[in-house]
Amino acid sequence: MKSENRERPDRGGCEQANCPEHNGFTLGPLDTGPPCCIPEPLIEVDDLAVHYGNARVLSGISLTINRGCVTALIGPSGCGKTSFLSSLNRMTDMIPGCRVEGNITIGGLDVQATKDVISLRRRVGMIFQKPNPFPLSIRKNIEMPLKEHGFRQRSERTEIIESVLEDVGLWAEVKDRLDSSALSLSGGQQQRLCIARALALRPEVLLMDEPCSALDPLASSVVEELLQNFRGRYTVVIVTHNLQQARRVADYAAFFWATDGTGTLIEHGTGACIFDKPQQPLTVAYVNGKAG
Ligand SMILES: Nc1ncnc2c1ncn2[C@@H]1O[C@H](COP(=O)(O)OP(=O)(O)OP(=O)(O)O)[C@@H](O)[C@H]1O
Repeated sequence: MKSENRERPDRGGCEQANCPEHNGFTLGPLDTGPPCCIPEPLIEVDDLAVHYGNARVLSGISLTINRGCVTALIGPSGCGKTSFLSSLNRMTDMIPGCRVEGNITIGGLDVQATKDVISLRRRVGMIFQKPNPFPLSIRKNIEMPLKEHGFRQRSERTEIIESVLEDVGLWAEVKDRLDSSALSLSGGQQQRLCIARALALRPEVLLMDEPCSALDPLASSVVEELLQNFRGRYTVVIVTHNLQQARRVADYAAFFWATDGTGTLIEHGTGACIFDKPQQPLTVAYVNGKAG
């Protein structure tokens, strides 16, 4: 699969802008090198704008996000990364006064037009900065959404609970205490439980809003490891302020910047291009810690 992928380069910013080193298109985190996911568009964002009341906080965002890859959204505080992320599964609907313009399609589904937001959010799960388990048992944290989504057979639910806890590396740690409160877990374990809860509904896309920022370095590295394992199975869009983390995990990166309160997309491309060979002076300054 690897050499095939190299023949199907992404058409994002960097490749088009003569990044000769990457014309061979090495996908994958910088430090591990090998290609790891198929550059095939899943999410298409066209001319997106987000307003809160009269304030336009994002404008003219057009971006393609590839299936099965990790895309990191980077940029200084307030440039609209979370607003962008939230518009992908219509979490913006829940914010009074928020208005989204432009087009977003996910696997052909018109996100703005769909009336079935519950299915959309099942397909596009979200993980927040602060772990937010329900104040219920570890088991019920996963079982409850399954029941809500019509998984009637207990045996099936039990199987899914075990498999997603395995997927996030929690099974061995919690299998003997599934009926204990989720709040008795450490912060890192709680975050992995939240990821397992999202995975239980078999999403295609995982939106992660600074999922490691409330975790200690060890717990963060466990979540990062999960991201490596998700590659090819889920399409991950992650907001992170940690540029080292973005370098490690990102197949693609998109750099946002706000001018006069309105965020725009300055540049996007493979992680390798954005971090090693950025084309735009602002990106160069930001990734080198000289701006933002
Ligand atoms: N609910 C809201 N109501 C009004 N303004 C908001 C709301 N949420 C965000 N904003 C504003 O929108 C702009 C973009 O915010 P957003 O959280 O999307 O940026 P960000 O890049 O994710 O920031 P950070 O990195 O600090 O989380 C900011 O000016 C912010 O103050």
